[in-house]
Amino acid sequence: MLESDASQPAPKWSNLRVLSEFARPHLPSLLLGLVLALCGSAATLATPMVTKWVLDTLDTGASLKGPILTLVVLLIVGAVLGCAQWIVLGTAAEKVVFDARSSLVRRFLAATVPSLQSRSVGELVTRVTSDTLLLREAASSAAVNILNAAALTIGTIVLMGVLDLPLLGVTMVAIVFASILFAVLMPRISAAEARTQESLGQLGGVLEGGLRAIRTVKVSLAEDRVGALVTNNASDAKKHAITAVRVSATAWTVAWTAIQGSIIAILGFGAWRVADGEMAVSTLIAFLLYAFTLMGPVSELAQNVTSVQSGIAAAIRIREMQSLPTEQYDEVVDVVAKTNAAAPLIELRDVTVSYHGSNQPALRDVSLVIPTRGHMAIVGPSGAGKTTLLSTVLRFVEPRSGEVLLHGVGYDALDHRAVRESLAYVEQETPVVPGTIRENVVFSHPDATDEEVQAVLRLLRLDDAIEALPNGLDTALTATSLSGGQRQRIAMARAVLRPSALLLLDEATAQVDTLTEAAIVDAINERARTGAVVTIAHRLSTVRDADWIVVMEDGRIRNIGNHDELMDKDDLYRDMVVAGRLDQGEAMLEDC
Ligand SMILES: Nc1ncnc2c1ncn2[C@@H]1O[C@H](COP(=O)(O)OP(=O)(O)OP(=O)(O)O)[C@@H](O)[C@H]1O
Repeated sequence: MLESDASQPAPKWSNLRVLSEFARPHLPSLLLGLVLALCGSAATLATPMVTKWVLDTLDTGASLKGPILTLVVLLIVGAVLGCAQWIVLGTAAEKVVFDARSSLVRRFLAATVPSLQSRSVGELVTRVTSDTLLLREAASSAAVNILNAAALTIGTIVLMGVLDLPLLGVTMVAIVFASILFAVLMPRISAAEARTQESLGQLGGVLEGGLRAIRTVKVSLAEDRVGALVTNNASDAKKHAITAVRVSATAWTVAWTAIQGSIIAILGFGAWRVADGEMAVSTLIAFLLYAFTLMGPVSELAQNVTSVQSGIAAAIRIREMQSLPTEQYDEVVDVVAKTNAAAPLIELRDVTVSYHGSNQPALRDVSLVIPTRGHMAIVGPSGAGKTTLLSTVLRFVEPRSGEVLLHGVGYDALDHRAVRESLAYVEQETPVVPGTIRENVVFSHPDATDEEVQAVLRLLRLDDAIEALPNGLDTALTATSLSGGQRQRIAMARAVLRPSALLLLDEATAQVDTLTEAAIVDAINERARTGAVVTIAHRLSTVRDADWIVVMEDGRIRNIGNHDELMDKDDLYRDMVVAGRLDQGEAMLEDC
């Protein structure tokens, strides 16, 4: 990774278009900011001329009231315009960041599951929190500042020329020198900053993974190794940031010294011309004021060019995320109107599924009917395609060929939400969402009544344990405050509470406490009486009473039948049961 980072080129100016797309919605504010900035610059440009007017008035002995008053007006106007510009552009900058963040979050939540799973969560988070910050100035005030600084530089040079051409010649030497220096060094600075940002993204990914698996990390005595991986990225970020600091420090020091040197040269050469009577003192003073003024726009140009270059790199990374493929949410589909009541709940017809980058299909020509009522258990060795089958029904993955139908309507004719309206799902990891126990349980059905919640908690035998908590259902729930079994039962309660035609359950493991096992079996049986339940089963207790057991192997369905039928006719099933792969209890084997 280090090597690829090191070879990463500086962001290309041709990608400015990507950055400008973030600025486009805020064009009116940016134009207002530009007008305010240009008016402020006009006030700045007028000030040395008015100062010369004050000095010339001193020579003539006329009243100083007019020029002094003009200076004060210029000061106030300049301050008001500067403040207004700051507010207008600052507001636009924050809006750019907000727009980018909210569009990224929307995109992530709408993206397909495989496209998200192919990236680390930490990297995705870094894009939202950190990269968007780099857009702040780059996609808002930078363009205005560059235009304004260019106008101020040109205006200052013109007025310097009006005052004294030979002195302008001396100044131009310093300006050209500083410009060449920045043109050479700026791309190196922004390339280093882009690499810093890349390393931060990688750091986020590694740190997130390490913290997520903190128990495994500790038990594996891997704190130092994980720490080293994270700090390698941090050190990489530091290395690139230090390069940026060193190059910046050198560029600025040399440029400032050149400009200061030119001021000394202007002073010396100007004083000589004043002594020769070729120039008035007031002209020299006005010229010097312009020379000092020039420092502002020159440094502004350099700073904003750097910020635009970092912004381009961030904009490209953000655009890449914004082009993640999304699920289909746009069509409003009336499933009921399309439904064929006689059709099965779900039907797979010759479905083949392949994962990106894998040449072996995970499902091969699978045909299966899931009726509207009853319990279907799916069993098979690891890698047989059980999870892929569930993912296909849930529409997390799309078949390469074949068709999936809901009540006789092809998935292609339905949007993803319309499909999932009919489904409830308990995933293997049984995740806890942020919030209280109540929020976790009603997550899949926010309109559930208290009675419904209590009933489902009783069914999953969670009622007593939750009642014993100080705040009952309103106790904040964190992953660590729950036992594994309770977590599984909460996830099950969440799915059972949701009114759905089909409950899909990916059983975590065969190892679960007896209370959880009994509660889950009861919940499955209860639901199977009125609706459809499909489980990926690892426990004989789940499988044995299923109405249909689907035996999968190598992406195909080998056999379908009940427990007794399969014990008779399917070697693989019998082997799985006899070898205890569907359970650990010897007692269970003897039972069957
Ligand atoms: N995201 C993925 N990318 C590439 N290949 C995958 C992906 N997920 C699964 N596979 C492959 O697809 C095949 C079927 O995997 P699947 O997870 O569906 O099997 P499974 O029967 O659920 O296995 P297990 O019981 O171990 O969970 C396997 O060969 C697996 O390596």
